Amino acid sequence: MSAASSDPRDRLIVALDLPSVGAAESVVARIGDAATFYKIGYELGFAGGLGFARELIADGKKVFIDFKLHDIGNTVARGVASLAALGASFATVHAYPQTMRAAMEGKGASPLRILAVTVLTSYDEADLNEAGYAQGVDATVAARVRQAREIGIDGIVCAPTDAAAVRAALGPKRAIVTPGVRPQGASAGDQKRVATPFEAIRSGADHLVVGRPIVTARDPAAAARAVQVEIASALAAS
Ligand SMILES: O=c1ccn([C@@H]2O[C@H](COP(=O)(O)O)[C@@H](O)[C@H]2O)c(=O)[nH]1
Repeated sequence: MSAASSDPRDRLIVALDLPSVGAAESVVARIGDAATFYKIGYELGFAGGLGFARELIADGKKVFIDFKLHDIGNTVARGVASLAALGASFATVHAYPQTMRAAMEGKGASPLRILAVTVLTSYDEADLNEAGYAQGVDATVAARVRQAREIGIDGIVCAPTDAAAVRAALGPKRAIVTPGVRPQGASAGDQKRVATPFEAIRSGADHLVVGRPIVTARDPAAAARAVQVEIASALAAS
């Protein structure tokens, strides 16, 4: 396990996949103190979400910018430098060696941590084959983690079902962040490689990303707390 906080609230990252800053402000207000860490992706990011990220950071929250960058090295490095200046805690790139190197260069001495996305949690073997990758999910994840580690990446994004193998390959210090997390009984939606919060933490994940099960819940604060209860019991069992 990396040096992640033992406070279950810091282990949960709520994905603000919402259409407007107003909608995000409302969900964050309803969650209140039940979350400390938020993720902003395409939907909110392209609807004014980077300004909202600044507000969250000014309010003492941590922010993960999940744009999964993949471009020529110069563009990635400069984009990452802007995210570092924003004050983001985490940012994602796809786990291609040139892209990962550029991102690590772009963040400079800032505390921004670069996470490499291995194989998306909405992909199974058939999806990977359709995209032209002959080797399966496990082999692709393993190859990308090996390269990410050699490059010195700060952390990995992977499915919770991959977390144990990734932890073994990555070592104890670097972060593992898992989306595709579903409390018992929650709809998987388009996610294909999923596990519960308890299973994800027990498998070696440091941070869990949970979106729809929290932001669409009737009581988002209660949904966030329920995930944290599972995180706490998994940490206690570790
Ligand atoms: O492999 C990946 C990488 C990123 N994500 C992101 O996480 C959240 C998950 O949201 P849910 O509503 O809990 O499914 C979403 O923002 C994705 O863009 C991922 O799911 N898988």
